[in-house]
Amino acid sequence: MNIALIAHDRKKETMIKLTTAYTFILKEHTLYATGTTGTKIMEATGLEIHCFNSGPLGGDQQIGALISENKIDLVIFLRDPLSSQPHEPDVNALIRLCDVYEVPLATNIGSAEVLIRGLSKGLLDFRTIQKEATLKPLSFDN
Ligand SMILES: O=C(CO)COP(=O)(O)O
Repeated sequence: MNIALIAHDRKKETMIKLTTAYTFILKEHTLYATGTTGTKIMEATGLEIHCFNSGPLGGDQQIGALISENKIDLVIFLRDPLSSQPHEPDVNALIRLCDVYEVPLATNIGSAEVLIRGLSKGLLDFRTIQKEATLKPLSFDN
């Protein structure tokens, strides 16, 4: 699975805790991240991560581009709900693309843990079926 990891500044410590606790699962997958988040996770866990630009410098859009190519299977985006971001439009665009392409998205530690545990149990394998369904043209018959 291809997994994108993103955390706003006040959520980076939470992301480090999450990825440290679940390194044993995440190491089996291909990881992508925005610049600062990815660098910090790599330093803390030793996980191999493909890092894009920092979020405010276009990193969210780079991950969004991968989503639009159906190349991302899961997004963990620990957002800071209490501060506004200078690149809020990019953040919203990324979240919107997850909905457009039916990509499982966790925006807080609670849902992130459920999804990561689901990964280890093969529960996200249904993505294959989902992708096929999404690719089917809409029917106007009914
Ligand atoms: O701002 C971000 C996501 O919107 C995260 O970017 P960094 O990982 O570069 O801090």
